Parts: sequence; C-alpha cells; structure tokens
Amino acid sequence: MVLDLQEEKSVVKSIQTAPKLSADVAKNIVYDTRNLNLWYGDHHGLKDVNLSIYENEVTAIIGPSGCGKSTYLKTLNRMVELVPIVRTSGEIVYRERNILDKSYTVEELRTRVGMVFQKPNPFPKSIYDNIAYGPRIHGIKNKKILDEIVEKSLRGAAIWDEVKDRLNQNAYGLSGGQQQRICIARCLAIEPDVILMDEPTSALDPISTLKVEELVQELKKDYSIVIVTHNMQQAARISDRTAFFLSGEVVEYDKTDVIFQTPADQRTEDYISGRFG
Ligand SMILES: Nc1ncnc2c1ncn2[C@@H]1O[C@H](COP(=O)(O)OP(=O)(O)OP(=O)(O)O)[C@@H](O)[C@H]1O
Repeated sequence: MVLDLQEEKSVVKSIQTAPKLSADVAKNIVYDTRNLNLWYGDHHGLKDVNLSIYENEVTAIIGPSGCGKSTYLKTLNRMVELVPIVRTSGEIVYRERNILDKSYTVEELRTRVGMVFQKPNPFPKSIYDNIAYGPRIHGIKNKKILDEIVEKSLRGAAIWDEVKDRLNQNAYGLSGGQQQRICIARCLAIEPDVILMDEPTSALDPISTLKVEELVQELKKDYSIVIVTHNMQQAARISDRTAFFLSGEVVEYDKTDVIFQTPADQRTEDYISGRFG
C-alpha cells in the first residue's frame, strides 16, 4: 500500500490521537481482567485473576519464578496464543472491549499495545530502520514524516543525543542498555496506548538499569505501563501499584506503598521480606 502525503499525515494523526480518547477512560481503567483462567494443557497457569490496570500508572507484577507473571503479561497482548496448547476463560476488557473475543484481531491490539522484552532484541538493521519499521508497516513512506517519527521516538526513549549522529549504523553496535532504549523507541514509534515490559532491565548493568527506570517514570505521563520484574526494589522504586502473584493466583494487589509497607496477606509479607522466592 502506497499512501500520498495527505493520507500519510492522516494515518499519523489517527495513530497519534486514537489511543488517548478521553471518552474511553471510564474510571481510568485501561485493562480490566475478570475471572481470567488460563491452562497450558492440563497445567492451570492462571487462576481466577481479577486485576485492573490504571491509566498513566506503572503497574508491577511480582512473584517467584513460575508463578505466572509472564503468562499474565502475554495475555494482555494475546502473545500467549502462540502456544498451541493454551486455553483461556474469563475476560480481559481493554478500553471497554473484551480482547479475548475472537472479533478483536491481534493486529488491532498490537497497534495499541507495545512490548519490550527481557533481552534487548533490535532488528539487524540501522538504528533508523529499527524505529521506522512499525510506521512503515502502517503505510508511512514519506521520508520527512518518518524522520520526525524517528526523532520523536528516540527522544521519547531518552537516547536521541547518544545516537543522532549515527542513525544509519547497525543497532547491534550499541551497548545492551542502549539497545533496550532503542527497543523502547521502536515501541513508541507506533504510538501505543500501553507498554508491556517483561523484565526489561534484567540483562542490563546497574547504570543502564537506572536509565531505563528513569525512562519508565517519564513514559508513564503519556502511556500506561505494566512491568514484570524479579527485582522487588525496582517494583518499589518505580511502580504505582503492585500485584503479587503466587502459583497462578493474585494473592494481593494494591498501591505499591501498601504492598511493601503494610501488606494484608502473610504470604506477601513473607515474599517481600525474602523468606521465599
Ligand atoms: N509454553 C508453555 N508450555 C507449558 N507450560 C508453560 C509454558 N510457559 C509457561 N508455562 C508454565 O506456566 C507457569 C507460569 O510460567 P511463567 O513463565 O508465566 O512464570 P513467571 O512467573 O513469569 O516465571 P519466571 O519469573 O521464571 O519468568 C510455569 O509453571 C511454567 O512452567
């Protein structure tokens, strides 16, 4: 599909304006997960999960290995469907529509919900082409518009100053921390509504980790962020709400201060004080 300049501008405008419709924002809930159950074959991976994700907040998902954190995150963009043996029941209402309903296409969902993975995974392309990839798929070919999107996204991911003079160099030449911010910029280039992050700093050194954490704080002004982390200090530092998962269940979900200072459930207290996990 080739668009003329006027059409491209209108595509850009619709991508930029669509996700943040105020009429969508009943009670500021972005995702409302209702009685979600998930099975991998016979294994009951998520059990009656009820969880609301709020707009312009950072929501942390914590819990010991194998408790279902990544599984839950991957239901929010339906990536979990890539596993053929997966079955789900319940609802995940995103902006007032159930995304588990077959009429909701994955393609539509992925224009709204971006994802950043544990290991930085830039494409083996130039920095510029990494960022322009998504917009090009959406039909944007005009160089000036792509230039603007690339700069805005790299600025948004706090890496513009570091890469602006080498946009045509391969992204693989960057450090791990820089690559992760390129991946975040790539995510921003499609103007998502929500950003899902699956342990985005676990492969990074402490300084890069700090930069990504600062970035997450900045990004929540414009996006809603759900972050899976093993690092409880990180959850305490950067999230507004925290959900503690155990064996596929949400044991406790509350404001992060409450979870870390006055948890209601003994199992939460035991976990955050390092007694297990
Ligand atoms: N593709 C799969 N097929 C079968 N079982 C799976 C699959 N992926 C995950 N599981 C199982 O589902 C449960 C939850 O896994 P999940 O990866 O969501 O946990 P997690 O809390 O993210 O763990 P970790 O912190 O180790 O990444 C585990 O028992 C895991 O073995």
